[in-house]
Amino acid sequence: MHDFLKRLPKAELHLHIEGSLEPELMFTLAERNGIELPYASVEEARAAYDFTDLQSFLDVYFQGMSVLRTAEDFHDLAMDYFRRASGEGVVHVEMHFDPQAHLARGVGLSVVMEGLDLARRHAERELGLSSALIMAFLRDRPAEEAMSVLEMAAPYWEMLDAVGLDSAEHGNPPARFREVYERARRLGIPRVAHAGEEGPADYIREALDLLDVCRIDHGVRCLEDPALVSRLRDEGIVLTVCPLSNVRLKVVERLADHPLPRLLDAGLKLTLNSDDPAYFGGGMLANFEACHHAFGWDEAVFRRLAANAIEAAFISDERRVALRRQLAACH
Ligand SMILES: Nc1ncnc2[nH]cnc12
Ligand SMILES: [Zn+2]
Repeated sequence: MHDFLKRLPKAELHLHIEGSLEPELMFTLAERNGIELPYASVEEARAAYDFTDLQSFLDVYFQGMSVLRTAEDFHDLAMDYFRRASGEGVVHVEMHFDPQAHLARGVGLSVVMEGLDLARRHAERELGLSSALIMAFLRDRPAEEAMSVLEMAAPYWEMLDAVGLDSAEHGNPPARFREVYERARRLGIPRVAHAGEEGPADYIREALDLLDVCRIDHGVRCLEDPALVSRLRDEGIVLTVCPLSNVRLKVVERLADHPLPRLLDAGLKLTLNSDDPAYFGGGMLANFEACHHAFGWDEAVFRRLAANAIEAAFISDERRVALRRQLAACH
């Protein structure tokens, strides 16, 4: 099964590029930029990745990204991930990035965009890996700030495949971002949002009704609302589920308790993703393998999940046809 899961052409729809920063690169960039880290070694950093909930992770995640200062840093960050992902059979990556977290440290949007754009081209050329860019708003910051970031991004609107909503979910309902998402809609930018990770099923409903999203990131708590589950199924809304993330952030205690099998039985369109692979114990292949061990899924299930991701990806018709062919040829 390991070889099959590795060969399977996997499209990753839910990845925070800042969450792909491995401790080794964190130390390299800290040295390059003369930044002091709160860890004495790579091992000490890894040992600190012991989270009790989403907020305890976010504190470490925002601290880690402090080493990212230049366009070269963002390029190196993304290329480091793209190489690793490509080695695991990932053929397409949709990366969220958090401009507000960088702006707050005095790192401009142009720095982030230049570095990530360069890495995307480099990966396309060197690895044959396609990618998409999702500009995320921090939901625990004011909606006015998100709106000003969206306006600031005007020179880059054409480069954005979607906008997203992430960070601390509790007490930060999607409704607060209605106007920002309406602005993105009028600009013709597709929309996704994290909802129902730690927050209630109602947030998923709000994201659909008020933010007009085409995908829900996480969404695992939808099971608490059977009417919502029916709606997600009938409307074919894709959930980008992140199994190892949910375990590490204590959304579930053990993977064996994860609602994935029930979500699948409910007929929902699911995809498997890594979220923040450097912090949660592995990338796409580790997530696929963990699901095989926890749920005993066969090749047909993984093939269906991989197909869902290809169908829901922000890619050209031509690229989608090529990836469908790659999947059909994979045995
Ligand atoms: N799992 C997650 N949930 C919300 N915000 C995030 N930012 C990075 N990872 C996240
Ligand atoms: Zn996420």
